[in-house]
Amino acid sequence: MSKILEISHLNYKKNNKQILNNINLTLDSGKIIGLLGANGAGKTTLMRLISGVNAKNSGKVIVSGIDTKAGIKSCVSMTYSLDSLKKSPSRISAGTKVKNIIQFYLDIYPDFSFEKYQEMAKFLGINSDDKLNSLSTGSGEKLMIALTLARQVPIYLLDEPLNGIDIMTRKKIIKSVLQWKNDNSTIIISSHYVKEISSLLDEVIILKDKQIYQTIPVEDIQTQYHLGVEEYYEQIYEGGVSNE
Ligand SMILES: Nc1ncnc2c1ncn2[C@@H]1O[C@H](COP(=O)(O)OP(=O)(O)OP(=O)(O)O)[C@@H](O)[C@H]1O
Repeated sequence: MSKILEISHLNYKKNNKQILNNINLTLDSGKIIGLLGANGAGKTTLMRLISGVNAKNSGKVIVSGIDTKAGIKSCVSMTYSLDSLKKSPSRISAGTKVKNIIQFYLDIYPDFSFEKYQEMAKFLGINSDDKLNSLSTGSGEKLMIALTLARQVPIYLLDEPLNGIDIMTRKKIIKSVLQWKNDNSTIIISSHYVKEISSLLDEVIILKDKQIYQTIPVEDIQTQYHLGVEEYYEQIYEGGVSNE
């Protein structure tokens, strides 16, 4: 199994505040990994550092053997919030439709598969004639998931893809992640719906106190601790399980 991600001694500060401290992480390709942590633990920040959107203060990030910013951008597909797209006035006007955003992705990402997007859009019920400004939170989230997963890259970063989404739609999104994952691609998914995503996961990364507290296979959580992912995670935050 090849290494998809190698992070060493990664540090990140914002406005003189240490957000992440000495992150070290190595991941094999082909897995679905849950990135768990309380509000403000640094999940979004870590994803933005991996994708190259945020510039690190020090340390190394190597994705699929590549460590240049441009190279990393071409092998990482990360979900952006629909709001961040809407705040981009050069791209979005009152009349901008879903199909215009699809075209935008086709224009900027040579790896974007229109076929794959169409399959997912059909499954998730996304209408390409809908106006972006009229999409509900859930429809916007479904669109962002389909756009993100339609790129053909080695690693996908799904940041809170279930936030503000009803239960039926959450189930559909989880199903679509499983259905459209290539065997050799890697998905890192952050979510506070730990129980719901746990069926997807091969491995869990727990962020706590600005650091990676632990990286553990789900199988080990079950066999060593006889717990589900959610119970294990809660116990760590409550101080009941040691990572020694
Ligand atoms: N632009 C910023 N300026 C200063 N601090 C920031 C900025 N963005 C994030 N932070 C801080 O960085 C820390 C990590 O934030 P981040 O959004 O990465 O956490 P998270 O784990 O994704 O949280 P959540 O689960 O609430 O989405 C928080 O303490 C947050 O206040």
